[in-house]
Amino acid sequence: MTWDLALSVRELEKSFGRKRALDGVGFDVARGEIVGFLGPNGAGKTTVMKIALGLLRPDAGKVWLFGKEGGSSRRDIRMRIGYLQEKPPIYPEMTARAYLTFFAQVYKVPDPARRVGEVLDRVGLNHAADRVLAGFSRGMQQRTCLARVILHAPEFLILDEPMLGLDPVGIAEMRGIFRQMQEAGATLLFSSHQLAEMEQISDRLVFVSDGRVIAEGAKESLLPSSTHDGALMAEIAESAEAAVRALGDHAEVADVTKVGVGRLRVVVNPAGSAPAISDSRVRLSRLLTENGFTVLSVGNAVLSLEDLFLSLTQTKKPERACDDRLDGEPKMGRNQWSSDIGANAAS
Ligand SMILES: Nc1ncnc2c1ncn2[C@@H]1O[C@H](COP(=O)(O)OP(=O)(O)OP(=O)(O)O)[C@@H](O)[C@H]1O
Repeated sequence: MTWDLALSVRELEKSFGRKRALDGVGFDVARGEIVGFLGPNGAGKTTVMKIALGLLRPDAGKVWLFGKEGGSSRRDIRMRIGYLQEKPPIYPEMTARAYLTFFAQVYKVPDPARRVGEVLDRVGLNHAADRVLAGFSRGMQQRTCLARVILHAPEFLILDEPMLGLDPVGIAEMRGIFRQMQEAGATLLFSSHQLAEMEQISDRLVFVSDGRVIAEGAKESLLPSSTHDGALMAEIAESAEAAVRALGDHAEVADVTKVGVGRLRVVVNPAGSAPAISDSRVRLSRLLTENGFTVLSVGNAVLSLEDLFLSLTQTKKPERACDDRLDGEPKMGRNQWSSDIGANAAS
């Protein structure tokens, strides 16, 4: 393993009783990159993170941290990592400054008052430093937890669902903080169900499902534009399976696949020499309507992370939030691809 890698895991296996949580997981995180760790609920993301940090022992497999095998058992290496757990503890009666000062003392951070000021500044909370955490929004609480995680100036941040429960403003703030940290030289591995955000922030993506890595790579290679083949995306009110059946053998359709609930990717055959309608979007809309479907939108296909996620996990859509999400936002990202007939391709 090289020193250019912050983390490498190979052939990780872990079972909890009869539940096989990890079944041979392996991937790398290079220094300085932001890696999005993605997968449905129960895929094994938290288990991998805990094993990487030495909080859990794998049944089999190996972990390298900064090129050192078994690095998680070494305090000097652990000190180079910051870990934000999925539901971090918060002490509501404390001010942000008191909370961070407490942890700075626990971690024996030199000059705690100065460092607390620095991390509050880094997460944009200086103005609220002396307010109690109970009065903080969810986003401000999450930023406080992130400030705690970076108190000891770690080089590598492992963040388990840092966007959990954040509204769009909170997510945008978190994204800005991630970028600043990367610019300051940090490496980030983070899990999230906010697919649209993940697509924007991550340099590379690692998909896990059922304890295995099912896809990995730079987002450009995982999310190629599919507009070049003339594919269209259609959203209908009815089931996508029924539309696939109806259009599958149609002479005007070269290819049709389901990419989500009520969502289809369709390649329409080129129009004849004197076509009555040349716009393939209009032709697809007409075809769907003639076959009894209610067309909600038709646009040029640009694969989104959500589409990729759904196709890789065989449309096993992640559950909606049922835990501590305050604003009730779904775990899935927003629909990114559809555009109305006549509009330009979705970006
Ligand atoms: N301590 C445990 N005891 C028993 N089963 C566990 C334990 N920890 C994890 N599991 C199981 O292992 C599997 C992987 O869990 P893990 O928390 O790693 O998934 P995840 O991808 O982080 O999920 P989520 O996105 O919901 O947080 C799940 O089936 C989970 O129920």
